[in-house]
Amino acid sequence: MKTYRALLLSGLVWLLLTDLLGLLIPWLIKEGIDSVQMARYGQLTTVGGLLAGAALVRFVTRSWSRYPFLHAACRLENALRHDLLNRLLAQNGSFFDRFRTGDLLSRFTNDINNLRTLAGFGLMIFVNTLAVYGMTLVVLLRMSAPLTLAALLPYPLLLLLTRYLSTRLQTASARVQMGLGQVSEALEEGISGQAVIRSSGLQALRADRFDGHNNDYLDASLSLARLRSALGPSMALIAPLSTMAIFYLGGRQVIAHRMSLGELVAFNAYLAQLAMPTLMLGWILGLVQRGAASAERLGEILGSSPPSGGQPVVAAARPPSVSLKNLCFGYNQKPVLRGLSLEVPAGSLIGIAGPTGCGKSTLLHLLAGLYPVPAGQVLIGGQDLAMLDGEAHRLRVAMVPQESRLFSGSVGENLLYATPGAQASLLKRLSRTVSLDAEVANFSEGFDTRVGEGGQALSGGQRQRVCLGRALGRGGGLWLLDDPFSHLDAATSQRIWRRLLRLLAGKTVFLVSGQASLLAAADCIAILENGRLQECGSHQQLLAEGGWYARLVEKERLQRELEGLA
Ligand SMILES: Nc1ncnc2c1ncn2[C@@H]1O[C@H](COP(=O)(O)OP(=O)(O)OP(=O)(O)O)[C@@H](O)[C@H]1O
Repeated sequence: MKTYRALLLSGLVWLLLTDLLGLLIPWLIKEGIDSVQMARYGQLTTVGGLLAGAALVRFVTRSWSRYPFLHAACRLENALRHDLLNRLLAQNGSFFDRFRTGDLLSRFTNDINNLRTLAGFGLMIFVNTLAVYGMTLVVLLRMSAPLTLAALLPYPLLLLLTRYLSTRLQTASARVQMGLGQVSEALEEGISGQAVIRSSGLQALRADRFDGHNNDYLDASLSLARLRSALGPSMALIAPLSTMAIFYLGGRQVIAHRMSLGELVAFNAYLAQLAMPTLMLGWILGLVQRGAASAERLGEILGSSPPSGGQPVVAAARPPSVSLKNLCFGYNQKPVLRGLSLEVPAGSLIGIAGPTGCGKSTLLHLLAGLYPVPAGQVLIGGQDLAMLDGEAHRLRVAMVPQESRLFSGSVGENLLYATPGAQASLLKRLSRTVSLDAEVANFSEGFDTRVGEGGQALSGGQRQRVCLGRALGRGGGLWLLDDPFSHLDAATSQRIWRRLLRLLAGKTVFLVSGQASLLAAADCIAILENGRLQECGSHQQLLAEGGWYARLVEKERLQRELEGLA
């Protein structure tokens, strides 16, 4: 908030002016009543005019005092979102393994919202309360110290009551937030998984589960509503105690002519000005607690040190060599790669295969710098990956992940996602390379066809080829292809792979695939099993060894023969 101090200062000036004008109004009421009692018609008109003028000016200054506070809070919210996203994107994979997506999203919405309310409305009300209390108390004490003390006696009670209610309000609203989170999560899962739910006849089960969350949310909302309903009337319960004291003590003074009737009414009006800020103070205390909890949750992300810095990448433009030295890695203490050693010369093509779950994707994720690697176990271009500047390293990596993730937008936008503003000729070239041109020509809006949420308007194979094209558009010296043809038929895979081989000649390429016909082109094929290197060699060498790879080749041959017979 320090960044916005000039803005806040201007808000403070207008706020103080508003509060000063607020002091004028009860005094004008007193003058009005005194004029009535003394039958001074002229003065009555002046007082009426002044009251109207003060109310008008106060309306203007009040609006001007609010905007700077709310403006600063909106800017804070905007800056927090920006910082939060940047910090998130700089994190490595283990960070994302720790947090659920729903939890991260709620930090972007609820927690930032809480901080914005505290920093904007909360700060304004807090400053206003201090100012109103300070100014009004001075006036009240000057009018009559004993009457002030008597009238203020119930106020600590009001503060305690609102404080008590707002603590319970806070717990209740946390329950509501949690309930809302569960309802949203169930809803999101129900909508995105609707095809699975309907095709498996799980509607009734899902509806039951949803009703459970929905009813919990209703319970939480009702208890919050009950508390909110009690907060306002608690004011009505205590305020009359003050009025009673004023009428009893002040009334006697008026009867004894030690105070005018106008002064008594003005006194009451000044006191009434304290009621709202007192009520708000209890609310602010709750807001501060909620804001502090949110700040802590945001701090977990903003304060977590992203893996930045490190040594600069040497000769980033050149395809690097890759050297794995007894690489060991696991998730949550569960080992996946167990002492993997491999030498991949710069500019060579290495095929990776092996049974499911043996650690192929994990290896590519490590090479892409998505997870921190142990020092000295992965050398890229002769440099220790653990010591490298992660951002600079990722710039030379072109990765096609196993899961084809598209972003909202058109086919063309997705193909050029990494190269915005590129020429239309690049778009055509990319789509031709990944054999997407004929299908795009058949789309009603060509490259402008929307891909839908996550790319659901495209087939699995089309999504995969858009991802491949996206990586090609971006380029890089180190290529990490994680089963990029798994949704394509053998002939299409071969056609695209042959084109890619020409384009990627001289680059360092890792290809994970379960198709021996694609792996055969590799300079070296590594077969992993249970996180260890089981076989390693060229196509011919591994065939001669008669191991896992040879069986894969044989299986494919038989499959082709059967297809031929069919
Ligand atoms: N983020 C993660 N958190 C915890 N465990 C994980 C995570 N990612 C992968 N694993 C586990 O690590 C092991 C290796 O997974 P990986 O995805 O690397 O295998 P893979 O060889 O690529 O498998 P597939 O051929 O089925 O794609 C598996 O047992 C998997 O359950």
